[in-house]
Amino acid sequence: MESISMMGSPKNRNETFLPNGVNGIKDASKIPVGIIGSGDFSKSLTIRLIRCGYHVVIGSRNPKFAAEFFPHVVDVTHHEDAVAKTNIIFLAIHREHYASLWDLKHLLVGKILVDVSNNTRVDQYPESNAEYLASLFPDSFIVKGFNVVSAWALQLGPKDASRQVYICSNNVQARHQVIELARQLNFIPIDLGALSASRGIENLPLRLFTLWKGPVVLSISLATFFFIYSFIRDVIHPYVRNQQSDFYKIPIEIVNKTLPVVAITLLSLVYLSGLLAAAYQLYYGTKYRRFPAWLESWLQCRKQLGLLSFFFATVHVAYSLCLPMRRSERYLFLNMAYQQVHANVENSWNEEEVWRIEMYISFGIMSLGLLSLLAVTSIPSVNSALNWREFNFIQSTLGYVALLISTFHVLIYGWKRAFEEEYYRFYTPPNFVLALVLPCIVILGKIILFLPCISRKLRRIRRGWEKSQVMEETSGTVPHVSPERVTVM
Ligand SMILES: NC(=O)C1=CN([C@@H]2O[C@H](COP(=O)(O)OP(=O)(O)OC[C@H]3O[C@@H](n4cnc5c(N)ncnc54)[C@H](OP(=O)(O)O)[C@@H]3O)[C@@H](O)[C@H]2O)C=CC1
Ligand SMILES: [Cu+2]
Repeated sequence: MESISMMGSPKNRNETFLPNGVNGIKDASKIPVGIIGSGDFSKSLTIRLIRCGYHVVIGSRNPKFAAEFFPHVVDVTHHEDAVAKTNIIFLAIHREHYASLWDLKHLLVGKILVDVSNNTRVDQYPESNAEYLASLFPDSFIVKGFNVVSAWALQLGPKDASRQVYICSNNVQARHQVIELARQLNFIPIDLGALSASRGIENLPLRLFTLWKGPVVLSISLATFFFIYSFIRDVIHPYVRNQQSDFYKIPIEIVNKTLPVVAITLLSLVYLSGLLAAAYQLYYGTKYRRFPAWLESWLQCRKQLGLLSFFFATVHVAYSLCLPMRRSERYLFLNMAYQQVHANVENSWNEEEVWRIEMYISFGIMSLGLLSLLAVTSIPSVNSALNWREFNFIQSTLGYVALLISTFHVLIYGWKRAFEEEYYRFYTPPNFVLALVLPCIVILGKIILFLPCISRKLRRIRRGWEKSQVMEETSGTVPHVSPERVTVM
């Protein structure tokens, strides 16, 4: 067979795959690694392998042409030659082309074939690509892995790119060899056991913000609803009633009325799920009973809800800070000053109003400060530096304090307007009430959980003291973690 750049055959071929050994790869420099295919993934993997001291043998349909794209130290050769020279072989080709390797079947006996392929849709085929490969080559050791890293990430190097790779295989030794190889390439291998896990591994890269979808859709729906509501109330209503044109309010005022309501509603929802979980445990007297699916998914996306709430609160603060910069504000201010002069009023100081706004701003800043703290501690590197009690204190206790302060912020702002201005009386409910009622329900719920008799019972349940009695009642149910142990934000 023709070979463009020969590195020579491995001297110790048996060192590469030791079917009876469990020690894995000891000396990378002695091991040639094969790659079938010369596309993007193959090129990037080759660079990573060379950097880590491996010999790489590329198997291509057209080695002469492919050799141009690889460093000269790489052995670019025909499929048969590459397979003969190596014992660990990455298949960097698409699933549709696996069958084209059928003629190499006899050469692949006893070799490790690493399936790195991905699909374009979740559960695209009845069986996973790795299982399909195993059915084609039953005498080879099929290992699934490396599909979650992109060619781009492979080239970037371990510092800049994501490092986890999921690996599974029915053959324990083959799996351990590939796990060791992944480690040598500076990845963090995660052993997922048998090849049946490959379907899940193949679906992983196709996930698109799974945990974010619900919270994002909810935020957009809430924002749309409150925006339309505020638009009708503050722009359309005055226009219809008094022919007053307030359309200038749309870009800033109306948006800025929508943002805080969404922020506080989302923050309330973060804690409402925990309260419902506690109520569920109290009702059934156990933590060893699965939550209903909707509650489980709600608990899982608390972090996303919290971060979205933080986002809306931050944008609300930026908008609020910019309110005095507007031209409209300047004209309104001048008009007011003129009217005051006209009415011969020397001092318009209103002590009550001054206090109201000072408190309103102060509560707003404090709640943003606390929300920032919650957001920062939800970053994995910060979060892992805290022990469970510290994390719980920040996410739960300080989180409730943030909710309480934000509620005061809304209350101080909205109360006066809601009951003083004439048309507010008729149109107040949705946004003011929702921004207030939901947080109040959550805070009240937390206070109820603090009542000695209830908190004692909940503590007993969560420590599993009521386990034996409950296990009898709920035989067959799966133990479940306490909702307090799920990240809050
Ligand atoms: N690109 C990426 O970021 C990632 C890719 N993957 C997976 O890696 C695999 C390769 O992807 P990628 O490198 O992007 O794909 P490319 O299309 O860039 O390369 C595929 C290679 O397959 C070979 N090939 C093409 N047609 C046939 C055929 N009919 N028979 C045999 N071999 C053929 C070719 O090599 P030659 O001409 O030398 O024979 C070609 O270079 C895929 O399964 C993909 O899902 C996984 C994770 C990330
Ligand atoms: Cu505000």
